[in-house]
Amino acid sequence: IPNKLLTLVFIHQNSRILLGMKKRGFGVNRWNGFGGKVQAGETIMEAAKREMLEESCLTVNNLTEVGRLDFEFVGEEQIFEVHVFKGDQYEGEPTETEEMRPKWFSVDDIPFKEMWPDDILWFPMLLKDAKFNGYFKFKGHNDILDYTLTEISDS
Ligand SMILES: CN1CCN(c2cc(NC3CC3)nc(N)n2)CC1
Repeated sequence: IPNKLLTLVFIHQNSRILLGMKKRGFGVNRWNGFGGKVQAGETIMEAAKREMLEESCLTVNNLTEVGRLDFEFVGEEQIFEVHVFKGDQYEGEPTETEEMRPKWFSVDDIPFKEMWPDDILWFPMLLKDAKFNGYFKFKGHNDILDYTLTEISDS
């Protein structure tokens, strides 16, 4: 069966990164980037920009894809295929929505204890502009049974 296509968007400006506290649904009560599902008829990039606007009221201009993370959940057939994007130019003001409460964090003080457990593993690659591919096998929402994570250097 086809992978579930999802997006994850971060705004990273010098030493600060914008995260959102998820207020409902999948990943509730965890800080994360912004994102959601890819709808029929839209590209993954279009979906990333749409979700960013819906969840934070920001229009991000210069998103680039920096990574792809695949997640398997023990006992579930469908793989989550998460496309990770980063940008540093936006229009609007970060605004709380029904989905997310936005907040700027210092890159030296990321709240990993309140994030998905995989994040601490790939965040260093996200922050240093490396491209990365990862695969994580989860048992429930808190335990990583095994994973692979590869940094891709263009050169
Ligand atoms: C729409 N979203 C956006 C991001 N997302 C995830 C997942 C994730 N780990 C997976 C075990 C769940 N880790 C981060 N940081 N984000 C899933 C769905």
